[in-house]
Amino acid sequence: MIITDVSVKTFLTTTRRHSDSAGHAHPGPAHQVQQAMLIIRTEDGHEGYSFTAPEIVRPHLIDKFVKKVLIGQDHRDRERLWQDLAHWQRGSAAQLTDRTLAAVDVALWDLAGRTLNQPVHKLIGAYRDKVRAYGSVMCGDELEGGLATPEDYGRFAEKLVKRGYKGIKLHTWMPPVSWAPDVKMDIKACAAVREAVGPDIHLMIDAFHWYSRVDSLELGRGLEKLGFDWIEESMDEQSMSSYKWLADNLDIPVLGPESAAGKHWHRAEWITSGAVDILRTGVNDVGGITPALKTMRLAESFGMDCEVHGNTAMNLHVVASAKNCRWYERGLLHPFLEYDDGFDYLNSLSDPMDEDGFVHVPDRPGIGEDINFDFIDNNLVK
Ligand SMILES: O=C(O)[C@H](O)[C@@H](O)[C@@H](O)C(=O)NO
Ligand SMILES: [Mg+2]
Repeated sequence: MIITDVSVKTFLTTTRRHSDSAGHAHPGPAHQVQQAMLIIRTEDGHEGYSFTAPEIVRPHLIDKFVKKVLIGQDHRDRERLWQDLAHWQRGSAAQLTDRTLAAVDVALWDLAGRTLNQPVHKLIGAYRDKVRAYGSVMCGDELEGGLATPEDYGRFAEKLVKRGYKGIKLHTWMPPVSWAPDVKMDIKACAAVREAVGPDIHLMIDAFHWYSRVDSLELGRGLEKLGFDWIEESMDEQSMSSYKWLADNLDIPVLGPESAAGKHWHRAEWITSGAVDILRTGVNDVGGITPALKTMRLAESFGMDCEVHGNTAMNLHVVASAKNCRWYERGLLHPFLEYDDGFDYLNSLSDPMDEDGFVHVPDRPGIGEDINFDFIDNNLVK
């Protein structure tokens, strides 16, 4: 049970996803990028794994913080190990981020599951083994036949409904798109999608993250006429009072925070301040499965749903072990990309979706990523 080693394998993987200057993903030509696999090993040879960007588990962080907290410790003591690592953040000169805590915590949950031959949601205490997915669409673009017009969004939404999705979330146009942001265009895209899919498909928006209060109000009021389920991250989440103002002035539920720092502690403040109607968490956003579960239970105590940000199995296990969550966010999707093609370093999808729009939690031990270890070893970055 004692952790004896923490290591990282950095490898090359091929993707058609490209980040724009604001960090949003868009389709493009296939290119190679570096990915990292964190490995936590115990004295009896068991290993747990997680995947993240190489800089999140760079040697400085592994040597100065992660190894100091983990080596020699019982891997089952996830709560104490998470608390110890979180306490190192304050003195880390902002180098030890929630993303690194998440990578470590996910690998520890994977290690526990692999050791006990159980999937993580069963270790946590599962609520379900499958959950409805909403298709989370990429931000708009200026690609011919991509997501360049409201009609493009409408056509893509029709395809997603045919694939089985019963919910669709639009990320609308944002800079560096030349004319974005534009509330009226956002509403036109949402109206085109509602027209295309009819009244029974659940729709949500994740808008330009820096609209003003007045722009957000105009957008929210437009969505109320279209029967949307929620409005998400339409303003800078550093201004909690702006969300309180928006939630007070809108009928459509306000969901968040996604990107605000502060883990479950800060999300408690968002609830008690009345800034949101639906809470949000995410394994990478709050520092792991351990704090994401705390956020789910926090929301439940206030009679709230808590929707989980992001795809892959680590988030799926959080969704599967809570009643107060309606969706799994499957994406990001685009007409030019085939999401079901998965990743070259995984043998199969971690979030397979059936034709009724249900994603089934992997019943493989641990997090359940179907890792192609040979691919990783054959594509190591020297
Ligand atoms: O802001 C982004 O990069 C994307 O919107 C991404 O975080 C997306 O996954 C999201 O916000 N989902 O809710
Ligand atoms: Mg979002």
